[in-house]
Amino acid sequence: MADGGGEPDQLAGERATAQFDVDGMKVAWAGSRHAVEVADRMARLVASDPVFRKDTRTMLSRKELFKDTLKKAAHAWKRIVELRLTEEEANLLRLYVDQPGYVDLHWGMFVPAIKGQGTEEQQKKWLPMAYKFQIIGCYAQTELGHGSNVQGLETTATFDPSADEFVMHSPTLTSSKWWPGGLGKASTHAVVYARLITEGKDYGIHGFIVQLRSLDDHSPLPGVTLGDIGGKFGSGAYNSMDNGVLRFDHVRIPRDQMLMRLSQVTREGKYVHSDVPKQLLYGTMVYVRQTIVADASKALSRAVCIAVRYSAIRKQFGSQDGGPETQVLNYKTQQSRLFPLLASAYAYRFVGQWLKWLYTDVTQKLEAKDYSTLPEAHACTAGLKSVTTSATADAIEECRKLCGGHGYLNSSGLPELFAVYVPACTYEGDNVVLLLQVSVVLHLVARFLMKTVAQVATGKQPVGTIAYMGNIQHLMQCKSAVNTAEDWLNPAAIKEVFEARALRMAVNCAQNISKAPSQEEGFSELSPDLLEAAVAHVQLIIVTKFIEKLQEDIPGPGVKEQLQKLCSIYALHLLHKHLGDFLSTGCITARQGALANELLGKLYAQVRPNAVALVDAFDYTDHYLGSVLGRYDGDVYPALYEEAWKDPLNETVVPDGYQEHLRPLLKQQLKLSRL
Ligand SMILES: CCCCCCCCCCCCCCCCCCCCCCC/C=C/C(=O)SCCNC(=O)CCNC(=O)[C@H](O)C(C)(C)COP(=O)(O)OP(=O)(O)OC[C@H]1O[C@@H](n2cnc3c(N)ncnc32)[C@H](O)[C@@H]1OP(=O)(O)O
Ligand SMILES: Cc1cc2nc3c(=O)[nH]c(=O)nc-3n(C[C@H](O)[C@H](O)[C@H](O)COP(=O)(O)OP(=O)(O)OC[C@H]3O[C@@H](n4cnc5c(N)ncnc54)[C@H](O)[C@@H]3O)c2cc1C
Repeated sequence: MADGGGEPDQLAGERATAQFDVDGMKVAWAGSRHAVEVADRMARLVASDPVFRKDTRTMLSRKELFKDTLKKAAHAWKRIVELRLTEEEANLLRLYVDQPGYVDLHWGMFVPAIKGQGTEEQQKKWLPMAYKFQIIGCYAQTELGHGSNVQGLETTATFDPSADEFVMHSPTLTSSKWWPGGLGKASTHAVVYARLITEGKDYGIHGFIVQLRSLDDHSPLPGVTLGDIGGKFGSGAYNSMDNGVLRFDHVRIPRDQMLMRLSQVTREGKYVHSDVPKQLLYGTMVYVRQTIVADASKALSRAVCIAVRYSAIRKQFGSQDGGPETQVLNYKTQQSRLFPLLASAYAYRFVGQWLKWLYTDVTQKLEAKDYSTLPEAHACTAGLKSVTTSATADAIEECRKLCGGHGYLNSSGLPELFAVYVPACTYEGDNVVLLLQVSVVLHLVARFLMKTVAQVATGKQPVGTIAYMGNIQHLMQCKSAVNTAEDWLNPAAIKEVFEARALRMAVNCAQNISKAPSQEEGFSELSPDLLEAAVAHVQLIIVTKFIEKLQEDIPGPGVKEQLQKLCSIYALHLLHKHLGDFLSTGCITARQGALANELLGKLYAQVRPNAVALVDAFDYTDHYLGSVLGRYDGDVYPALYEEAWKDPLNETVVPDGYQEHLRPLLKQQLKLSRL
């Protein structure tokens, strides 16, 4: 029992009210019983190892933090080798270590870039070294002057046939590579994206493997300038990563270090393009965007877990005759802010699992030289990355507010989680730039469908996640049949209005663009509307994938029922939030919107007794959560109190600086008061 009103048993009481099997929900969340077991084992392995402690991380200086990251990475690798961990286990171990570091770019981008863009021969040469960490690689694409606009990169790779070499050069300040993680201090090699110039002609952006540092003493090679780009947002957080700057002064590399799967330069300097689509140059980004969607549910579920548990512990107001105050989780406002985020965590989890499947499917097709699904993979990864990361960043901040003042303390874990997460809205493609990519696809399909609407039944039908657009005749005119609040529980009713809203918004944009003097001008003028149409389309994908998940066999008493409620909450809170879209496109009436809101209130009340168990199903250790507010035992107040004393400021009772700055001030005031 905690002092002063903290009630750890409160969470036990909350767990007792759950109306479903938590173990079954853990399986639904993780994907399989095996996945629960492996995740649990890796989480405990990390939590029990003192090297992986992170409780003082936000108090470390940048240099200490970076060294701590190097130590953790080396130790993690040692454990992976000693224990002969599988790839699945190693990935989970990395997740639970929970510290961004150069290894992410090495495994997450350098290796995939070589796999995706290197020839078999190149893969045979470079991958074994990378797999054993004999070399450390990063992904050097972004420059000081250009990030989003990849075609605008300035670094040059000029072929010199006399030496059979490329000359890598940074011709301007703005061509300095700027941002690549792991580049600043750790990497020995990089996949560098540069303009290929041969026989006096610029062939655009291509990838090159470039050694940057000596493998003997780690010093930069001649002609290579390297450094870290400086401290970043927040304490701890992404400062563990050495995002770097790189400049080349006529650095020579052998011709065979150009990644040559997509195109080649011959010994004589001839440029040859293979039959592989040039967009595969962007393949590594597609791969990482897909992992970022899966990561959104991890970050969001952590924040929600902290906020739900703490809201069950925290009490304010409502005391009758000296009795206990009300748990803040019982306030309807708290529920209406928190439960949609809980539902979103589950929604992103399932759409992330689906996207992983889609990516694997596309990769298999690419290997068989079937490139037909590449545009779908690009649009889905870009759109889902954008929508899930933006919503997650906002949600983490909302969870901080939901935890009141204590949420602002580093010991709540939320400030660092926000700071480490928020760049996901920018890296791997700025979220607006990525949504514009989705809107191009939607616009083209909508335009095509408008033209061919008469013969749509016989014409070429859209497939994949835009298949619904083929149902244009129905979706442009349908009216929702919802008549009672409970009618909104029907997934078909939800799907119909989400499809109609997305299609009508895309068609409205296409119609308005067609009125502009040119398509380009129209596209530019209407880009804010196009973004909203893209968001509507992506939200439809998430809702649809959640509904499809519920059609699967989901074992465990009460598990499916809880997920059905969460699915309804996810969809209906979006409907409520974007009511303007649904009303202005005529998909629903104001009354139907009010009914949706009425049902939401009822669903929140039904989720309330299950809330703590629903976050327990994420199966996070206290180590991974890293939050005194989100502790499993709910013993929040003693932990908060204890944590405060660990702050370096409390190392002395009288602070450093007292003699120089406080004492003279206080003495001076004393003199003044005596006057
Ligand atoms: C301490 C730790 C201890 C632990 C130790 C443990 C040990 C090891 C254990 C294992 C660990 C594993 C860890 C793995 C972790 C992985 C996670 C990775 C972490 C991620 C960190 C992120 C870091 C960030 C990296 C970056 O940011 S990299 C840079 C990203 N940059 C961008 O995204 C740029 C965005 N811009 C663009 O993509 C393009 O410029 C554009 C798409 C906007 C425009 O393209 P373009 O100029 O070419 O023009 P178009 O619009 O006309 O496009 C032309 C056509 O191409 C199509 N297209 C465009 N893009 C794609 C694509 N990607 N795929 C397919 N097709 C594409 C367009 O649609 C056009 O087509 P059309 O011609 O038919 O219309
Ligand atoms: C933490 C972190 C890690 C990173 N790691 C790496 C890495 O490992 N390797 C690497 O190569 N890069 C890395 N990056 C760089 C990252 O990929 C780029 O910052 C990102 O792609 C955005 O590009 P930008 O910085 O040029 O933004 P800009 O494009 O300059 O964006 C600025 C603003 O302009 C808007 N904008 C831009 N273009 C358009 C348009 N066409 N229409 C409308 N609005 C537009 C954007 O929405 C944004 O609001 C990292 C970045 C961060 C923050």
